[in-house]
Amino acid sequence: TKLQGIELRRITMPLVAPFRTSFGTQRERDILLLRVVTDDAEGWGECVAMTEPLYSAEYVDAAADVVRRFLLPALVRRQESGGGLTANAVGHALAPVKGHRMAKAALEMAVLDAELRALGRSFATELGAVVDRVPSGVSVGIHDSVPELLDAVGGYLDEGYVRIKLKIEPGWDVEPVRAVRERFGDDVLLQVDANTAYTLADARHLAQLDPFDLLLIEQPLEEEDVLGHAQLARALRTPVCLDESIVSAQTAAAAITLGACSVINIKPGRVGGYLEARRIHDLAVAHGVAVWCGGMLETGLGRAANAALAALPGFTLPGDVSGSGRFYRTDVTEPFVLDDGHLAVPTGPGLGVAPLPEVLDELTTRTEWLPL
Ligand SMILES: CSCC[C@@H](NC(=O)CCC(=O)O)C(=O)O
Ligand SMILES: [Mg+2]
Repeated sequence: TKLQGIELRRITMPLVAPFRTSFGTQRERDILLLRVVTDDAEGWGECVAMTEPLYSAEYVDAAADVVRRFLLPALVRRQESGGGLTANAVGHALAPVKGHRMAKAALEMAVLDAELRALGRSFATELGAVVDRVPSGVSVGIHDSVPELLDAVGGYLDEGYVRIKLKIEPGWDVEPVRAVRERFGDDVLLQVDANTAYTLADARHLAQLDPFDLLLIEQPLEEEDVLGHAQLARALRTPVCLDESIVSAQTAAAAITLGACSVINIKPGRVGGYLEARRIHDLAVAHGVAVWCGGMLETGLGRAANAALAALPGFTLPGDVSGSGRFYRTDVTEPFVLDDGHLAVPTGPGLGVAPLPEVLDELTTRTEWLPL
């Protein structure tokens, strides 16, 4: 299919409540959306990069810049050399550009959406979904006090979330976990996410989490410390899960081989797209490593694609694929709503969802049309 042009659209979405992690507190999301227009259809991509480079090196202004100055010209060159622009081709065309995986993922997602809409095929079918609904876990931020945390957790359990993930950091880890176990019991599926806040020197401290039967501890050490995670994994009973460290199938293979993780949080934006995400899924399944779908506070666009990915057979742990209402009062698409602790996997062509025009226009802070 021939690409006619791409719209870069920035939207600002207020969060229903501040979301605090070990690297900061978010009160709103400044999101870059890409709308790809081809001869046959249009497709939407969502870039998960945040305003500041605090989760990883990417940030939304840089993503918009790299799309404009490097990724789009690469697609133009590919198109002019006669290469058809399928989503599979996008990854190859963009490979010479180093890094910027979240920007690349958004572009591939938009091309894939357009391609699949033209084919009348859903993301779920394309990726290999085996179920039509996926269990919803929820990520709970750091709170000012344990009582406030317990209220939040109680509310999410009442809503039907099947798994609780607590953000932790030094000074907010063992006590909140103990309090949740004491209040809600041992049967609640419970895990923690440190977002790289600890060092290997904290190993003995983190071993204090072992008695609480956590599903996993997510990314305790810094992104590049794969060997440190392997050493830490030998010191803990709680399974180590990696998030920030896993940026590709190649790094996933290395982390698994080195024993740095026994579970992987797959985020399509972090790894460069849904096709690479599926490669990591396939690799993990081959090694007997469980995977689950992580979240980056996506709108209903990214949420739709994540639900499709989470429906693949290796996604055996509940993901951070929450309802739209976990973060947003008004989603840019029809809201995703929990039904008995699960989200329905969209079945329509492509993403199966699209922005609601009036909502999109209300949330838009900037729009820019780049012709090819
Ligand atoms: C602002 S925190 C974004 C990254 C974080 N994501 C979540 O905690 C889940 C957020 C969501 O449900 O979208 C993670 O490290 O896993
Ligand atoms: Mg994480």
